[in-house]
Amino acid sequence: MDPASRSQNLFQVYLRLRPPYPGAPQTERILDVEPAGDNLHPSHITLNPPPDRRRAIERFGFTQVFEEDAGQLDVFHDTDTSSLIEGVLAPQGGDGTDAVVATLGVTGSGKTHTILGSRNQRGLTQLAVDVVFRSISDNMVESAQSPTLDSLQACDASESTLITAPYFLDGMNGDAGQTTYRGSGSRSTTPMMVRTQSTLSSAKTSTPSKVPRRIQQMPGSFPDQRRTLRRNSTLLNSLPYSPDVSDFVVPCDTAAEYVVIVSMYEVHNDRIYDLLTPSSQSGSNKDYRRRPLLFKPTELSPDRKVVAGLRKVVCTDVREALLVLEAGLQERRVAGTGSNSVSSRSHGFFCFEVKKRTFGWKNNSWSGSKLTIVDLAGSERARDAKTQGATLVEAGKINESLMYLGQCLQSQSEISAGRQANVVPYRQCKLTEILFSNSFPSTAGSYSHPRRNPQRGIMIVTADPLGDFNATSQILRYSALARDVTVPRAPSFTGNMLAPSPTNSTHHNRPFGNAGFGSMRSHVSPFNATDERVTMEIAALEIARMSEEIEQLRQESEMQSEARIVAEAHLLSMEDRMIDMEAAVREECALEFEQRLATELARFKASMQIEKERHEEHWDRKVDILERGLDTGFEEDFDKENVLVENLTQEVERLRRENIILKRELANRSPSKRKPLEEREDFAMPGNNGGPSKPDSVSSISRKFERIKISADGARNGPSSPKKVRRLVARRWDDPDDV
Ligand SMILES: Nc1ncnc2c1ncn2[C@@H]1O[C@H](COP(=O)(O)OP(=O)(O)OP(=O)(O)O)[C@@H](O)[C@H]1O
Repeated sequence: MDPASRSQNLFQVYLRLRPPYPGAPQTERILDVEPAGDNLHPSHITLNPPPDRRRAIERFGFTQVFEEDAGQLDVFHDTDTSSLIEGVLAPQGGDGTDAVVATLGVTGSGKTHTILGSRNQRGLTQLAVDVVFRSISDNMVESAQSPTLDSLQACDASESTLITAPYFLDGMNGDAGQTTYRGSGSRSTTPMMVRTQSTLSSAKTSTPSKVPRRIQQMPGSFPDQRRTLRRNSTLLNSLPYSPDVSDFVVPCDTAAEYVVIVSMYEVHNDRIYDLLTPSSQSGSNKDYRRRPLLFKPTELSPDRKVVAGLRKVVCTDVREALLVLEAGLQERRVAGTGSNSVSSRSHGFFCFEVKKRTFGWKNNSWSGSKLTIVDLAGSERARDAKTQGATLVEAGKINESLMYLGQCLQSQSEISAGRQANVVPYRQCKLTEILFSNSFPSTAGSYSHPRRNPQRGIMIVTADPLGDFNATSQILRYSALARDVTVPRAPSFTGNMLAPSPTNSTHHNRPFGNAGFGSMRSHVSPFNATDERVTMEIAALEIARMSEEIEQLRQESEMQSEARIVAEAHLLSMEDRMIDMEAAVREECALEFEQRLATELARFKASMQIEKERHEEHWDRKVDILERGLDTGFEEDFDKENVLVENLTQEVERLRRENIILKRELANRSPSKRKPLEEREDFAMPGNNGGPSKPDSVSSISRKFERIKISADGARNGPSSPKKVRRLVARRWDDPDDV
């Protein structure tokens, strides 16, 4: 690729060919690498269709092609990953430039091997992380604890939770009382964690970069970094440390202090899940669940979308970063398929944010850039992978997202060839949104949100030269930076006329020059040789065009039938899911109903009891009041009666005294004096004998007294009040007839 077109591409696209599987059957190669020519490295391959197919021979161009014998270090150096790291560290000052390294390919073609390595080789991720930490080791921040952590948290634009690596790792081991990670459960171990004896010996000879001198531990409740590393030494020793990059550093900003923040997430079925947040176990189906996250602009990042709400781990040592990486990889979804025993079922994103601020400026906010390494899930054919159920549905989603990615990559090569406006359709799915949204300069530019550089991207396409022709050609078609189609092997009727040279080619819409038609051996007479040659050329072109069309149609129909299989599987799994969900909802409803019923019943009983008690209390109070009322009334009546009796007694006493006085008066009367009362006629009362009866005032008074007594008794028993009785008595005594 020429440097001009290199700089125009959003992603530099490299092709890496994997070596054959040990013991793989000897099959025909489907592609050949063209010799390097003037370039230092080969950059083109030719895809040869199987001999039984009448198909065009395709030629693809990449930034560089890595052949089967290329090692991890070759890929690391030749893809210029170190310059991406330099861009992230920003040695000249400023924020730096984000970088993305991704792999793309058919399942089993070596993507994970390239990105994460294997049991005895490190991948690009470990190499890049090692180089980052080595390069900034002298400028590493003194402490990643508070208040550094607080200042980092304040500058984080993605609404994340920041924790230190010792805290995270101790939590992972169950120390900090957090949810523990599952380790190997339903998911398999990472390639690096499967340990062999050879790895042990190589680990001893090669060690990771030394602990930065500036690290200090905070006293108190913060876990100790050295203790954490000691605890994880077994795991650390089991990691491969080859290839070694200990003599390799890139320049950094010497005026700045640095810290590295690690975050990891996966895109599964077009949803984003944090890999550093332990998943919770759902009660019903014992499945592990995590909350999907949003990819959105935030308050501190209004012009760029970010994955919001991740858990991020602040690391000051490469060993911490590697342990965090291992922990996150344990959470990633992998499954065994017919094509790969440990197949990635999600697109894995491993992010290393390198934060920096000027030395000594403690109040200065952190800035920096991010290195993102992406291990994409592989495209696969349902038939070959022999997947079914949920795995088949996953495969459908993976293929769909890779198809969108292919469209984006195709449009980038169209743009760089000047055939298309600068529009990349990257908003079609989460994968392309995350991969491409930072590829363009940010629109906003203010003091608080300065304009950011577009990211730099590297796409490493992996392919198996002995693998499936259709799947490989599909991936190569949409990922290659350039493509050329040559005329197929001559069909029968022109076969003997056309030259067998494979250089016969037709123009195609991709940027390779027109190779033109090769010479033809003529079997026709010299008179009409030119006409016939032209006819033959047209026929050959037509045949080439038609065979390509047929091939395209065939591929389309294959894709359609695959899509149908996937859709059917999806439907079936959806039906199953719906049944499961319905059962779960029913169960939940019944449980909730029972719980509510029990609560209501308890509440009803309690309120009944309260009501009963209140009722009893009410009656008790009523009885009390009645009793008290009765007691009070009787006493009152009794008092009044006493007063009345006393009054009457006094009255009787007075009358008696009067009577005695009157009698005494009568006894002492002289004849000249008035006659005693009983002798006086005017005082005489009619008697029983017809004569005047003897006046008997005493007996009359006694009678009256009796009457009063009776009336007093009546007053006590009857409704009339004692007052009334008294008044009545007084009135009677006032009556002149009674006196
Ligand atoms: N360049 C290579 N050198 C040695 N071994 C390799 C290479 N590439 C791949 N392999 C081996 O091939 C196997 C499958 O590779 P890998 O898991 O990387 O495939 P993949 O493309 O990631 O597949 P999937 O998309 O299904 O996850 C692994 O055992 C890996 O170690």
